[in-house]
Amino acid sequence: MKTEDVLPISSALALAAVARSTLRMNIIVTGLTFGVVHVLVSSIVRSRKARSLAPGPTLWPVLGNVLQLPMENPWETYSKWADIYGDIIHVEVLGQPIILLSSAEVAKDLLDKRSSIYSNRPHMASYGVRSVSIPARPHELLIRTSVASVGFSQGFVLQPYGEEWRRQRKIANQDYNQATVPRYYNLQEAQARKLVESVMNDSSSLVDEIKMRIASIIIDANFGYEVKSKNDPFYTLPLLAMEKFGQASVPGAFLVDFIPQLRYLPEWMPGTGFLKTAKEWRKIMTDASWTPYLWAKENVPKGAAHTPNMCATALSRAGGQLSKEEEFSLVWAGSAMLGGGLDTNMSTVLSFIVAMLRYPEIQAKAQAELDSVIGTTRLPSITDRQSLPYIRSLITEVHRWAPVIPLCLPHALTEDDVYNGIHLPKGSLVMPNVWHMLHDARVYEHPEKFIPERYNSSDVEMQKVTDLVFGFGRRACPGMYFAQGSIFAIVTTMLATCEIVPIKDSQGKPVIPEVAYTSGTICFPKDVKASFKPRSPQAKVLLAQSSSAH
Ligand code: HEM
Repeated sequence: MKTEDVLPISSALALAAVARSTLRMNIIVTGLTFGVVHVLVSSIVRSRKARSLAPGPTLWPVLGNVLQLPMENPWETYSKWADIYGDIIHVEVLGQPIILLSSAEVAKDLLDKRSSIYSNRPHMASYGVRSVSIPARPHELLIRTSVASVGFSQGFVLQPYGEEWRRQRKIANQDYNQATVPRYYNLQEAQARKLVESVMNDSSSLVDEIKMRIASIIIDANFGYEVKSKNDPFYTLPLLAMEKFGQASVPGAFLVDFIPQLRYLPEWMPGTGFLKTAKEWRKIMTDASWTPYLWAKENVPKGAAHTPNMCATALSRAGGQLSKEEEFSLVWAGSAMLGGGLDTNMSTVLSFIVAMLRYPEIQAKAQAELDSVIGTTRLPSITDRQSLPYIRSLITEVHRWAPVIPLCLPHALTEDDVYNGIHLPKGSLVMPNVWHMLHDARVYEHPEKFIPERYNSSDVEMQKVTDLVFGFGRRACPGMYFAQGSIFAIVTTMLATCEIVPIKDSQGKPVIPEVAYTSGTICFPKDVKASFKPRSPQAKVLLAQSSSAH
């Protein structure tokens, strides 16, 4: 050992002393940190307990749970939280309480049975059209200032629980309730057949074609107007409005979402381009909503519109003359029904196609039922529903397997409430985790598998699924019965006339889509491509005959 390698004893002692004191310091600092954290956490836990709030992940001062909330597929994280904290979870974002509900029983107890206080939508202040940005989940759930300023929140989907919501909802209910929807069966069947005929000829148009046919059904039922083509402005304008809605909803798209006061700046000021954009988009939204109504107003009395339709019903109930307020409600009810019905139906039909590609044996079983009940000399009709239990189970399983709105739409609580000793604060956002309820292995064995047989053809069992996927209480989907008709018509027409098979890649291998979904409020299966082979020459003839008849 060289001498320079040996520390002088004094240095060694000094170092040891430094090390000891550093260690002591570390122990003290660590101890203090632990102490502070312990005090903080226990005060938070005490405050959660003292306030009788539901359990949940640690609530940090000011921030609440902002850093714990997931950005992607939040329902999956919330589902894991349900295993830890139970059926009711309380989280907060910058002081805004959010209640996550994870069991069907609790969701029904609160949102259905106490719907008089659980039927609001989140909103905080007035901005011309009532709603502005709220710090809920820091992404899609926000009703943002930009969204409000463009006028997107006038339809009753986003309206607060109040008079305007009630008026619009009543208008929609008059035409879309269980008893009235059968009058749209012909329309739904005709569009379903056109859709299938088209994708049989050109499967690359699948997504566009589904979108157009579903929109055409709703536009016709709303206004009696038949969409002529994919370039028809009665179709393109609402799509453009929805696209702008999507852009306005992107967090951070507009600085005004974070600093609402910016909206008071004069338009001539540099940096206020968003005011001009908002104005332009507002015009698109207004035109998209008013143009079809004005057409109906002129053409219903002339007998030039298809009847029945929602506008015709409202006009005739008012003796042909609507007040300005009534017109406003009718126009925005129509806009909400189109906005509410388009993506939801589209996503469901696309998920059905994914399921058929992944489970060809189930497709064959459904076709066998159709062949034996309907035969091959006619096309299925929506009125055949009662005689097709396997098809009903299959559609139910699509809803369960891939719920279109996994976290429902947020409800807001208008009064303080207490449930099983848990305090639910007034103003809370209430989000039922429908995805968890439908993927809970204790309720649905192998929830990730597509198994229509799990319902044993029991309508009671199927109803348990539809009761959840279409929402709750007074806010439950007003288009449910109508949606069921469109989906049934498309599913049965496709199965009766086509083999739904995978496309082939460049090496000739079949491309089976993954079960992969976008992560928005409404989820879409990604990259759905399929080929639609006619099951028989007769099937093609039946579709062609139906097309030429309409
Ligand atoms: C598969 C199809 C559909 C599904 C799964 C679905 C699901 C839902 C859900 C979960 C809600 C929120 C309910 C709540 O807040 O508790 C909702 C609301 C709504 N849906 Fe649907 N929907 C579908 C089709 C339709 C159709 C076809 C229309 C119109 C023709 C429509 C119009 C609406 C409207 C206007 C609302 C807002 C209701 C309100 O806030 O009062 N939906 N839907």
